Amino acid sequence: MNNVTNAMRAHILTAAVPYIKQYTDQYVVVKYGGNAMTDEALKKSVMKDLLLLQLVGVKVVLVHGGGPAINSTLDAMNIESHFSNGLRVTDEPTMDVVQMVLAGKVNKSLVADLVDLGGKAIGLCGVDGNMIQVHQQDETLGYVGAIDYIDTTVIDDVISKGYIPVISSIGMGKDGKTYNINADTVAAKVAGALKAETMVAMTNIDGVLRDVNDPSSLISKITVSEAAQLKADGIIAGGMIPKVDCCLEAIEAGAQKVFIINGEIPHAILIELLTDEGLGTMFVAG
Ligand SMILES: Nc1ncnc2c1ncn2[C@@H]1O[C@H](COP(=O)(O)OP(=O)(O)O)[C@@H](O)[C@H]1O
Ligand SMILES: CC(=O)N[C@@H](CCC(=O)OP(=O)(O)O)C(=O)O
Repeated sequence: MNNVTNAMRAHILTAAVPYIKQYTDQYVVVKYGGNAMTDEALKKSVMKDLLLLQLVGVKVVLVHGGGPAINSTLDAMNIESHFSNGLRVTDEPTMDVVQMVLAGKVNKSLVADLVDLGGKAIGLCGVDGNMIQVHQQDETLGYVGAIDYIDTTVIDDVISKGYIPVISSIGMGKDGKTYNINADTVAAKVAGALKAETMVAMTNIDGVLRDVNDPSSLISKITVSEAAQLKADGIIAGGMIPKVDCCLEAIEAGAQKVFIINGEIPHAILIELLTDEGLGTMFVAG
């Protein structure tokens, strides 16, 4: 960056103004998790980007996962991990670990990064303020919650006081128990409930690829009906299926734009939102 002059810096800032105007006072829900969250330096860089978005007036809502961190803690405690269709089979001891890792370790480390960078952030999970209300999804999955309702009151309260809400994917059951929820699902439901301008799902691949082994085959824009066809053709497969489903759900629930981007690319979110360069896959209605 040494050869960037001050005039160039000023030009870069002013070039972002039309994009900033588009997002000012709008909700942008960011899902961060999976393997894109395991690199500490990258995590700090992503938090810095979110802080910048907040400073230019975006109502940033961070929803996080932490599947890899849960897996390693379960391993260390000699508790086996089991998944069914991408969802963690969550018995009582596993739920204790999920809550400890997501609402404790991961949530607080994201909040600490934001605070350390000079930002204001508050860590929450769906239990706080009865924000994410769930019922048991399926008996065979144990404590996995299906979302009935998102109460956005706490999110708005926190934002109105100048904080970024940092939300972990744990829900509250009517039975007084807490439940584990896939973090992509939470992000989509939160984006829908807020009628967010944008949801950004950060993962460790560039977006939806026509050929998963060919990074140059990125599909930059997908409508809801095209996504259904790509799934039927088997092009969208594996872990990408639930992710795309969540993106479509967010669109159908009222989010204007939804992106899957590669969180491993430095400043991916700023490039996607504040420049004319589209990095990942954008989902639109239609
Ligand atoms: N068409 C596709 N385009 C991109 N990724 C795909 C596609 N089909 C399957 N995948 C797989 O989906 C994975 C992303 O899902 P996942 O690993 O569950 O993400 P995360 O850990 O971020 O939640 C990719 O790493 C890739 O292996
Ligand atoms: C029910 C269910 O599977 N919950 C997830 C919650 C965390 C998550 O979704 O984390 P990533 O976004 O990092 O994958 C789990 O236990 O792994």
